[in-house]
Amino acid sequence: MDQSKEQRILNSVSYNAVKGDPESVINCIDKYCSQYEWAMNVGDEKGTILDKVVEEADPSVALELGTYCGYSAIRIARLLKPNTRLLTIEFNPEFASIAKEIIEIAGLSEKVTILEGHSEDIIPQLKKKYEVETLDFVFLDHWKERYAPDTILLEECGLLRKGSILLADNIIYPGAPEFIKYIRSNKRFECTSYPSHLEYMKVEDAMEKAVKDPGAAAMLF
Ligand SMILES: Cn1ncc2cc([C@H](O)c3cccc(CNC(=O)c4cc(-c5ccc(F)cc5)cc(O)c4O)c3)ccc21
Ligand SMILES: [Mg+2]
Repeated sequence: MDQSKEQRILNSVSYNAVKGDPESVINCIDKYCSQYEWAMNVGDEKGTILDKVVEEADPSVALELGTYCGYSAIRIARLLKPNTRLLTIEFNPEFASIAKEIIEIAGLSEKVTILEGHSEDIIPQLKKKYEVETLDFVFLDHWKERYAPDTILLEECGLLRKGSILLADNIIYPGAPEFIKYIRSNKRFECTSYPSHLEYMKVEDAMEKAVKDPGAAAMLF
């Protein structure tokens, strides 16, 4: 049977990347998806925004919704300090398996845990089953219509604290209008838009950062 695009991306990484070098895995995926087959990785332009927000958050526990091939998991995990971790939720078993191998090639398997399932099923398990107290950083990049309900679910499960930072991909293209409406009208969040471009394309896109109760966090220090 023909290989999937995601399997071809893994083949390219396995053949071309330097084992244990996250930067070389990132560059290999970006090169492959720019030159051969477009794929929905966050990409290097929006990836640089992701890097800056992760460095600002300096998370002990980070969550990603939508692992896909593991590209953004590697971008996040490569910036994490020792004894800190990234949990990433993926419902598609083929994506999860490919991401696991690509994250292994990057040498980041110790820092990244792929949780297989739907976000709405896994999020309520994070505290008890995955020993999460609160989340310092959340990257939303799964189904766009799940951004708002899953943000509400994270709140309901008591997983967000004062100063928790959310970052959402694809605010313009494909777009996440319900999320934008919800988060920008919610007084508990301070929102910032970061204009950019769709991965590997000249199409406009943007990322949205939302910090929970920033003032309160600031007052603590
Ligand atoms: C519930 N749950 N829990 C875990 C979980 C995990 C997944 C999968 O990882 C998954 C599968 C398919 C689609 C997505 C969302 N991503 C996108 O749809 C997207 C599209 C484009 C784009 C842009 C231009 C085009 F022409 C076509 C697609 C550019 C982008 O950056 C994207 O992120 C995510 C899904 C639901 C999940
Ligand atoms: Mg995306």
